[in-house]
Amino acid sequence: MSNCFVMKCGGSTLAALPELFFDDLKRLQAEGIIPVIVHGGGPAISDTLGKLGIESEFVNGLRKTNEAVLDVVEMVLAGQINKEIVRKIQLSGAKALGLSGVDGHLIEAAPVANAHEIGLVGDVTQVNAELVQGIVAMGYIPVIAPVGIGADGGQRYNINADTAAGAVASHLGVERMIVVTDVPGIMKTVDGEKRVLPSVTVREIDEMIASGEIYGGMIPKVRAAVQCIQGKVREVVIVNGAEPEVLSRALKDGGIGTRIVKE
Ligand SMILES: Nc1ncnc2c1ncn2[C@@H]1O[C@H](COP(=O)(O)OP(=O)(O)O)[C@@H](O)[C@H]1O
Ligand SMILES: CC(=O)N[C@@H](CCC(=O)OP(=O)(O)O)C(=O)O
Repeated sequence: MSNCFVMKCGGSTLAALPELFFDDLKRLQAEGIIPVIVHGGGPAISDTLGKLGIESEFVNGLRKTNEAVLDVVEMVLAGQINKEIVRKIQLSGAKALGLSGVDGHLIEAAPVANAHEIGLVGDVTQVNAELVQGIVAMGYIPVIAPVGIGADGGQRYNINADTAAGAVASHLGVERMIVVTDVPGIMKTVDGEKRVLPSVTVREIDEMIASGEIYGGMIPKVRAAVQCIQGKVREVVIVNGAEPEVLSRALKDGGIGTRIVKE
């Protein structure tokens, strides 16, 4: 899948993505550079859970999930958010096909190690790369909601979208993953001034997590990045979706966002 890259789109940015972002996506597709999109939607899930009076909490950045929470996660991610993204891509003139990890066993998952603590949260065990390749070959941008399914098809799992995107990138063997979020990259305070780091290594990431300079929602992103660059993925770039032509620049010119590289 040398013409593909994986793009993770965070829930914090989805609503704010400008039309220009989708124009950029369409231009890339026209050039034969195809994104495989994995999206989040954490804030929308929390919003709907709140409206329904269902309590939920996060443990180390992962949502504690039972069947009632999972119903809402699947409804919001695979229904509302997935179709919203597909509609926006189609309006820009490009072709998109939305599905969740359940469809065609696209993302198979198993319970996380601390399932006794956080419930029906999954780790990815397998990705149906053939299905993704088929969708791309038909000219569609795959748009994937991170709900996983057990290998026996019986159980659904809630998967953090950064984790799901990293696993999809690894299993597809793409060279790049681009993480689109609401900050211009990984920031660090240098001489009392907050700066975006142009690139970071795995060692620097470990140090920044230990010192608390990387925290909260950035942690699953960098952990997913570190995991997928152990394999075929060459680099992961974290960028702000509100910047103009962010995808083209991240893929072609560089000089934008933070690149996470092997060493
Ligand atoms: N070192 C850092 N540099 C930039 N952002 C950071 C850093 N550490 C933590 N963050 C936080 O991570 C957030 C992005 O994660 P999150 O809100 O989960 O985004 P998304 O919805 O895109 O997954 C930023 O808005 C910021 O608050
Ligand atoms: C297990 C877990 O935490 N799943 C996430 C899935 C959505 C997600 O990751 O969305 P963002 O990318 O917007 O954070 C959740 O329930 O919120």
